Amino acid sequence: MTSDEFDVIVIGGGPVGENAAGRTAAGGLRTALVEAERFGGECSYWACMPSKALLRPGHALAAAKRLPGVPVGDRLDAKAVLARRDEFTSHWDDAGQVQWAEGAGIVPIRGRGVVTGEREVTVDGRVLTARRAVVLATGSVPRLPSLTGLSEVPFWGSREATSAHEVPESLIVLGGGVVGVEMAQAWARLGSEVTLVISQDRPLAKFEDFVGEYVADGLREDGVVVHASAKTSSVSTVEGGVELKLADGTSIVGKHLLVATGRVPATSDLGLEAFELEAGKALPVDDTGRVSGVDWLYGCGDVTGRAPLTHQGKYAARAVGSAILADARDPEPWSVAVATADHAAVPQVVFTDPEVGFVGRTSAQAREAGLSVRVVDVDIAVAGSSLHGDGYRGKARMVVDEGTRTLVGVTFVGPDVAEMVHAATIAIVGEVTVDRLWHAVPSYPTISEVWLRLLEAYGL
Ligand SMILES: Cc1cc2nc3c(=O)[nH]c(=O)nc-3n(C[C@H](O)[C@H](O)[C@H](O)COP(=O)(O)OP(=O)(O)OC[C@H]3O[C@@H](n4cnc5c(N)ncnc54)[C@H](O)[C@@H]3O)c2cc1C
Ligand SMILES: NC(=O)c1ccc[n+]([C@@H]2O[C@H](COP(=O)([O-])OP(=O)(O)OC[C@H]3O[C@@H](n4cnc5c(N)ncnc54)[C@H](O)[C@@H]3O)[C@@H](O)[C@H]2O)c1
Repeated sequence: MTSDEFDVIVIGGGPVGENAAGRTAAGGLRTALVEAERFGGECSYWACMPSKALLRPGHALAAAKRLPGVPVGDRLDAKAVLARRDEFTSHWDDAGQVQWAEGAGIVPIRGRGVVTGEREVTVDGRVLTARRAVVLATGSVPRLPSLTGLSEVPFWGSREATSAHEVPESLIVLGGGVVGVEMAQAWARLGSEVTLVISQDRPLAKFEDFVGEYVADGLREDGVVVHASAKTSSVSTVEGGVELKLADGTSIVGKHLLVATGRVPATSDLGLEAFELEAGKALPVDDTGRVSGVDWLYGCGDVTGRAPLTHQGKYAARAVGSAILADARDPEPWSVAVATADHAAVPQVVFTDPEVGFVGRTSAQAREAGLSVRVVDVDIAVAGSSLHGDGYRGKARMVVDEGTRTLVGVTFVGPDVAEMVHAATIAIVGEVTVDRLWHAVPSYPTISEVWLRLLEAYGL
C-alpha cells in the first residue's frame, strides 16, 4: 500500500471518530483519521469536558453548604475554576490526542475531508483511498433560530460559553435545553447575573415533566431569572451589551447573549450529494452504521442524529468498527456490531444541581410506542438522601411495561443522582423483570434505596 492507501478512512476526529478508528486499527486494518480542527472534537474542547469542569466546583460548594460543620466560603474562586477548566481542555492543544492516535496505530491526517468518489476521500488536495470503508463522524453544528437582528449582534454559542476566560457581568441564555440549563447554572454560580429565556413552559421539556420544574427551582435558587413560555421578537446591540426583546414587550439587557437552541448533523460540504444523500440532513444509517444505499460508507455519532451524546456515539462507533472488521450484514440485534440500545436504552445525565439522570423512554414515549404503561413515582426520601445533605429534595419515576413486567424508562432528579442511572440502564438492557429486580437489594444507607421504594410503590 502507498502512503495514501488505507483499509479504512474515518472523517472526523472527535470522540466518535477516534473510537471507530481505534477499533479498526486494533483489528489490524490500516486506518486514517482525518480531522479539520482539533483531534478530540467538540466534546474535549468546547462541550462535555469544559462544561462539566465549569459546573463541578459549584456543585461541590452547594453540597458542602448543605452539611453543617463543613467550613466553606460563600463563593467560588472563579479564576481557579477557569484555570482548572483550562487543564481539562489541555489548553485547547490536541498534541496528546494525536499521540494517542499514533500509539493506537492510527494514521492521523490534519485537514478537511471530502468524499470525492467511491471509497475515495480528498483532504486539501491529497487523494486517499480506502479498500474497505469510509466512516463519517463529522459531528454536529449549532442550529440558529430565525430571530430579527441576530445576524448583526455578536453572540455566544456553546464554544464561547465553555471557553470564556472571564465571568460575564450578566448573561442572557436563549434555549432551555441541556446546554441552556447547564451553562446558565455554571455561570450563575461563578457570579454572573443570568437570565434564561425558554420557549416552552419549562426547561428540559423533552424529559418527564417534573424534571424541568425541579431544575428551574434549582436555577432560581442560584439567582437565575427564568422567562418561560417566552416568544422572542428581536435582538440588538445596546450600550454595554445586547438587548433581547420578547413578544410580550419585556426587554432583557445583558453583557452577552448565549444562543443554545440545538444542533444539526454536520453533513454539508462533504460531497454527499453525489451519493444521493441530502446535505444538512442526518446521515441515514442502519443499526450497524451502514449508510443506506452506499455499502462502503458508514456513519456514527452526532452526524447520524440518532442519539447525539458522546457515550452513545462511541458505542455506535464500536459497532461500526466491529461491523467493518467482520463485514457484518444484518447481524443479530444486541450483537457487538449493532447499536441496538439506541432504540430503547439511551442514558443521559444533565449535570445541573439538582442533577437529572434518565434512561430509556419517558412515560409519553412509552405510550406512543403502544406499550401498556404503568408509571410509578416516589420522592427520593431515604436514609441515604437525608445523610447526603440537609433539605435533600428529589424525585424518581419508573416506567414499567405491564406486558413484560420490565422497566422501559427511569428518571431521577436530585443532587448527585448521576451514578444511579447505570443500574437502570442495566435493568432495561437486560430486560430484568420487576419481580427479579426485587432481589437486587440496595445497600443501606445509600440513595439507591429509592429503588426499593419504587418497587414497593409498584406493589411488590
Ligand atoms: C456544550 C455542550 C456540552 C455537552 N455535554 C455533553 C455531556 O456532558 N455528555 C454527553 O454525552 N454529550 C455532551 N454533549 C454532546 C457531545 O458533545 C456530542 O454528542 C459529541 O461531541 C459527539 O461526538 P462526535 O465525535 O460525533 O462529534 P464532534 O465531537 O463534533 O467531533 C466531530 C469532529 O469532526 C471534525 N470534522 C467535521 N467535518 C470534518 C471534515 N469534513 N473533515 C475533517 N474533520 C471534520 C470536527 O472538526 C470535529 O472535531 C455536549 C454538547 C455541547 C454542545
Ligand atoms: N449533559 C449532557 O448530556 C449534554 C449537555 C449539553 C449538550 N448535550 C447535547 O448537545 C446537544 C445540543 O444541546 P442543546 O441544548 O443546544 O440542544 P437541545 O435540542 O437539547 O435544546 C435546544 C432547546 O432550544 C429550544 N429552542 C429552539 N429554538 C428556540 C428559540 N427560537 N427560542 C427559544 N428556544 C428555542 C428548544 O425548544 C430546546 O429546548 C443535544 O443533543 C444535547 O443532548 C448533552
